[in-house]
Amino acid sequence: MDQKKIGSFIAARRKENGLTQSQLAEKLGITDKAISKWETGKSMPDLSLLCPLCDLLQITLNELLLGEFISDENLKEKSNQVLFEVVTSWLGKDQWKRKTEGHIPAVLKLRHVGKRYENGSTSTVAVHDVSFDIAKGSFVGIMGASGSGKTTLLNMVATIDKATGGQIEIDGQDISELSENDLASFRREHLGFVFQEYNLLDTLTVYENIALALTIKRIPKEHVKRTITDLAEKLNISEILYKFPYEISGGQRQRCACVRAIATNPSLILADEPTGALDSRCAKQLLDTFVMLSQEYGSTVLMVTHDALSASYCDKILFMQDGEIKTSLEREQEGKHEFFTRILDTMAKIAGGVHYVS
Ligand SMILES: Nc1ncnc2c1ncn2[C@@H]1O[C@H](COP(=O)(O)OP(=O)(O)OP(=O)(O)O)[C@@H](O)[C@H]1O
Repeated sequence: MDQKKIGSFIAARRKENGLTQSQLAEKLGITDKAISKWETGKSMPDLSLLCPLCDLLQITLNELLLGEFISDENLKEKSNQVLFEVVTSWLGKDQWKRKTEGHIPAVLKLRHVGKRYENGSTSTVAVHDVSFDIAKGSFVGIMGASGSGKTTLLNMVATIDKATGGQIEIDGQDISELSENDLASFRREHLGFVFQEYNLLDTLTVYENIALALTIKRIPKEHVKRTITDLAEKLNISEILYKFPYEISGGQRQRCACVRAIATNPSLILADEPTGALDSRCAKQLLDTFVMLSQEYGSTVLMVTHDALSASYCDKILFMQDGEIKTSLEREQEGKHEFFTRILDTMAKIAGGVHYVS
């Protein structure tokens, strides 16, 4: 990305739209100095400002990042080039470290798992003959078009829904053998949930919400405080621990829910479209958190996502189609952007040459 070229393009488009630096700054709610820095190529607009800036300058995001207009005949080639560069810079430093140690035990084992819904005379096979293992410390994504069975599969692993065939083992326990009562405590002991609805209790502060999860597990008070302080610092929510959920942003709530999910040190963290409600900066923070948790804490994360960019943070992706695992991709010793490209290619192949979007 050529920052100087982008800067000159911003300046030219601003003038063509009859705006002074101050007027543009005011519309974006930032300082004149920031605009001046962009236009001289000294800095780039924050991600959250890119779209409003494009609206004001009447250009597309691709044109902004390329620093020039894109003609119709160049649209495909140039758009891909821009996308690649943006994704590379957006993803930042590659944090992935290949796990080379010997045998890593499986936290989750699925064997020939199936789910059939019966509604009167209609019968739907949502999941069919799915088998895989997930090793401790991995971050695995499940992708697939709408209706391919991702949520059904995740809900069965989450013990929210029951499989109609096959076997699911978490931490060596076959979950079909557990009674309803046992399931509730099994969930508390072994699983952490990061779903789009944050489920934080509004009458408790963030600290109390997290502490509650630990208290239910009868963890000593001194340990509760240390755990929360430590994790809050790692997930950048120390400043808001004593606020109520309605006083903080969606991204902060999501990170609080994440701390709550992991504070109990679950064997398996289950995430269903966790970045769906987040802006790109918060989404990146949450995904970086999952990477850190799996690499530094040995947490195991299973995440359903539609989004190839989110998936590029994972170690492995399982692609579902019509209730089955169609194929899988493992991350090699490669950067996120290369993995991202391979994910896009696989998605396109599965969709018969057409990329599906969320
Ligand atoms: N409770 C239910 N009763 C009957 N059919 C269901 C039920 N839940 C899901 N299905 C069907 O099972 C199939 C898989 O649905 P599922 O929600 O798991 O897909 P998905 O990949 O998560 O989709 P999306 O990405 O849109 O959330 C679909 O055909 C869906 O209509």
